[in-house]
Amino acid sequence: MQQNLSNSAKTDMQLKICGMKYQDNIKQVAALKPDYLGFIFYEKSPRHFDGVMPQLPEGIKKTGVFVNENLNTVIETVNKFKLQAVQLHGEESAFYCNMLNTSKQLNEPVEVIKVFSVKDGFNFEVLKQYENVCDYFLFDTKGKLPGGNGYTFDWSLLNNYPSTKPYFLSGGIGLDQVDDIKKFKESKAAKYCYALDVNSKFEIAPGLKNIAILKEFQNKLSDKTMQENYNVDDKGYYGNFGGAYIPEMLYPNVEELRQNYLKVMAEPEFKKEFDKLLKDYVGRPSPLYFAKRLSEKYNTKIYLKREDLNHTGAHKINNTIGQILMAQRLGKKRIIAETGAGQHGVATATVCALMGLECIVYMGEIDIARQAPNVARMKMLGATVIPAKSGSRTLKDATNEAIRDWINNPVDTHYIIGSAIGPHPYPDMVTRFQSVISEEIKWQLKEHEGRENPDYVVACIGGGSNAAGTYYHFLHEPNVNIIAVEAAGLGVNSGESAATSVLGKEGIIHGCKTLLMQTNDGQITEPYSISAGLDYPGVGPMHAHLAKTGRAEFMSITDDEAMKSGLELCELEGIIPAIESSHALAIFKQKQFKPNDVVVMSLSGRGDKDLNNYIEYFKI
Ligand SMILES: O=C(O)c1ccccc1NCC(=O)[C@H](O)[C@H](O)COP(=O)(O)O
Repeated sequence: MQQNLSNSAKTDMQLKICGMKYQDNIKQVAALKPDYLGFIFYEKSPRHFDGVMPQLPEGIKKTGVFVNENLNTVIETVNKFKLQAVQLHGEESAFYCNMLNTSKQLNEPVEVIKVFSVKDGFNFEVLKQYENVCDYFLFDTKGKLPGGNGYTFDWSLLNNYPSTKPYFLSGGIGLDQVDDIKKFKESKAAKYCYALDVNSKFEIAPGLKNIAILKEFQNKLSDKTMQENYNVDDKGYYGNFGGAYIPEMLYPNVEELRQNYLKVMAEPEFKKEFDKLLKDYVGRPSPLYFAKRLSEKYNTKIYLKREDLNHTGAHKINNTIGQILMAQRLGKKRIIAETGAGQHGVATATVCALMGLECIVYMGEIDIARQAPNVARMKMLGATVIPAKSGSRTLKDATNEAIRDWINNPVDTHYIIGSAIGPHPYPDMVTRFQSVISEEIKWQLKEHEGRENPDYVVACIGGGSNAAGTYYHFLHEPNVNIIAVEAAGLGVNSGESAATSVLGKEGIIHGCKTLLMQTNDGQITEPYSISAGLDYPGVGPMHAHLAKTGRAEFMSITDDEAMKSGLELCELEGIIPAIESSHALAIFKQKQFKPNDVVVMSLSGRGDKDLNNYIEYFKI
């Protein structure tokens, strides 16, 4: 069986255009750079291919479509046309697929795509025998003909898809389906959807494709259109914010990552490994818990997304699992990280231990003192913790030290940034790894409330990685209100605060343009918060954009308000939250919600690391 890299950067699902017949038309369609082009080797089809195969651009996989064909004929055809994939559209058995897969007569290995026709329902049991003998499944609509019928089936049936094998979605897909595809992409069913397969809906005549409509389809599905203006653009900007403001010496490292991250993330093997570790190692999905007593107190419906229950006690591990797999794919042997509260440092040390890689964590001296248990954890996990002794000796200074290290060790080192900050592609990469949070919220809320979208999503923001992951799948849902909760420290105007959206101006920090607390002559102002994880003078560029455009409502919570709300959660729900998360909880004292509002809040971390702070604060 084969392994695949995405050819198309235009959509996050691959595209197969099937039923090609005519030389010139094939060349025009190939110029659109789909990932697969399909040729029907079934004589009864009006799209039957019997012409001359033109030279195709690199990266497009020529796919032969067969219906109950003699195996030797299939192999001869593959060799003759140098096909890279075979799509079996009849009643071919698992034994047949295996024979093809393992055939010594093939000049080159081929991907095997086994098709299943779906009508009103589908018995997924049938897939089991094919699991190990083909590379992909393809779900098409059952019709009069073996394929190319032009009808869609009920895609929600795939919500019950029991496998992790990537599949092609097919049957009647055309321009009219773009909105449905966008909705589908947000659903549980889409998790293993690897590619879209299109055919008759783009035809002028059987086998002759309409280039203009295909182009329109590609454009409408492209990431940029899908994600309008709240996601990153090609150059790494969210509106005015983002980019990659880096010293020349860092350019090769950042560029290597930029060129590879989307490709690697689209690899089925990568997705599979990532999902497996999230499930078996991290313990995902994290529960979406209806907080009954808290809801009663504030007379609204409050759900807590329990990231605190992840292995290592916070959301940070979602990203470090993703980045360690990325580092491995890029051949890196040494890992560096910065940490504030210590959660990201622990999550990084954990995945380095898991993968047997060297780990160096930079941490501000002040944070080392206030987060002693996490420092001990990192050391037990085999990491070297290096104190950052400059500036305020907190997160920003630790980040400076880590960047310095990376400049000095460009070849073998990967820098795992723990928040949605840094030069492009970090904010986007971290956000994508953390987006598992909102992906799960969608289907979990559907189970609880019968709808995928809450009225509000709420998260605390330092750099903003738990927030970015919590918002991601709701950014373009106009009915979902987004609330971002910042640390006001001793009060927004006290001079001891980290409320960046109020106090920040456009500036550059750690490689990106964002909202930044700074003096009039551009010197970074020292932030302050009782919570080490929110004690950062900037905010991720996505959040700066959400603040500037008004898409998110920013609220500021003081130390005192946060601490009291943290204690309240202990008393009402038996959950000790991290002080970071306590900031988000405190909004219920400031903002009135309606009784029927569904408010989903990210409980980003557990409070064990903060016990001493709670003890001292409340003299427990
Ligand atoms: O297209 C055909 O004529 C055909 C005939 C026999 C077997 C398969 C065939 N097409 C296979 C495909 O890959 C189609 O893209 C798939 O069935 C979806 O077609 P459509 O419903 O027209 O989008």
